[in-house]
Amino acid sequence: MSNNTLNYRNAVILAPMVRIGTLPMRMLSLDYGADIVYGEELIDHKMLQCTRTVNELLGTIDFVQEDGSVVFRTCEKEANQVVFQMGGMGAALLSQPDKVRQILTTLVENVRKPVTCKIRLCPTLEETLHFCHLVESCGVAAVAIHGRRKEERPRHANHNDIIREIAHQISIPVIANGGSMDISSNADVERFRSETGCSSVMLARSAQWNASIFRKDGILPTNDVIRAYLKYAVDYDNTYENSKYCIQQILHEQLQTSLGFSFKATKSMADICQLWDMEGYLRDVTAARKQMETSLKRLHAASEADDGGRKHLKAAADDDNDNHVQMRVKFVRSDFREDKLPKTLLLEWRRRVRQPPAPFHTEERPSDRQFRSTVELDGKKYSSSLWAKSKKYAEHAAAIVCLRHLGVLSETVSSEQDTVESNGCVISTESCHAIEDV
Ligand SMILES: Cc1cc2nc3c(=O)[nH]c(=O)nc-3n(C[C@H](O)[C@H](O)[C@H](O)COP(=O)(O)O)c2cc1C
Repeated sequence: MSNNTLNYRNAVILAPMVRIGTLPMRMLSLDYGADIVYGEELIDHKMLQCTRTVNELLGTIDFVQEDGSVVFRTCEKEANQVVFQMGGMGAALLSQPDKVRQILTTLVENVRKPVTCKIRLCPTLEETLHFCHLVESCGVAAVAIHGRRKEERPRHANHNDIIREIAHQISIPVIANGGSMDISSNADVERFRSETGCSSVMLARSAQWNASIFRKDGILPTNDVIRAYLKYAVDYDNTYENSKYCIQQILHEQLQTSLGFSFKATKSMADICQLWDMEGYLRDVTAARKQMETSLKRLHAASEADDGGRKHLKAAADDDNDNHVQMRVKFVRSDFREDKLPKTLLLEWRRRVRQPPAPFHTEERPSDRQFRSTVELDGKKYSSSLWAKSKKYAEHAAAIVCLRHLGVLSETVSSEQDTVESNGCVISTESCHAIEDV
């Protein structure tokens, strides 16, 4: 299932792969040029045991089991390109067409996102065609075909001719899959596309070994790919075990080299990062995350424990209009670091959620040449009810109101705001001190 904006024609796609298709690999593949990325296959009842959680620290949405393990982690950046795969283990469903019809029809009728289906070949072309017509009749948006039969192994030749015939005969997009053994360059991807007669192709192993296969400008050395992968693994706090597994696949031909042996001996993310000179990056991200965790805890504690205080803030807010949030806030310069001024924090936040800078409007009071600013964000206006001595100070005060409002109300805001908050709340400890009602 995926977002409505997904287009399954003319796409190069990261295939679903257990353990490989976690967030860092998906992000990396998108960076290199993949149009669509599938997550690893997950089983429906496992998802049903999960709680959807906004992870403010990482800027992600997590589906978390009772024991705290994250089953699926996603983020705003991949929202329009990620596909969530629910699996039925192996190719078992190929011989149960009635069940397939039931599952697909139920999904298509009840899910607002387009539903796609990935299959292997049936024993004969006719049976495969029959199956594909059934899938098509259920209203799915596309069918991905791995051109091997159930009993055929990955080293066996892929039946590109059968995929071609099916793509010719059915009208929904057919996504060709199974070509990795012959794919090690962008030209090979194009050849696979033309041999199968499909406008879209899906890559598993060739992307697992080197995700830069998605690059139009040529494949990158594995060490570059590993560094880029590690960056995402650190950014999204991917587990050491999963990161090690993925890097092991990238290294596969180099596992018997001295680098490979050192890699196998690693026991932590820090060990892995050290091998690729990324220990400084890991240290910086960990420190920033700790700082942010403290900030978030303060914000939450302030809003939970001091509910009275919050009421006071709300009352103090001259908020006669739902779309205009006002607080008695004064910008105190000495409370902020030079590189973490309120306007900068707000700008960084907007950047992280891929939104344009929020516009400020400033008025001047002629009687005493004092200033008051309003910042507009997502249809809401934020301003201080106090006048300031300069335009800049007035803008910082408005930015503080905005940050304060979003931060303090983080646990009660709508899901849309949750997403914004989850993706960019970088409020330093300093700014939290300073965001005070005066
Ligand atoms: C490590 C690994 C994990 C896989 N996990 C899944 C999966 O979760 N769901 C699925 O439909 N296929 C899975 N597959 C199969 C691939 O999606 C793909 O159909 C197969 O590898 C053939 O494509 P290729 O030649 O590009 O590798 C997996 C393959 C590999 C190598």
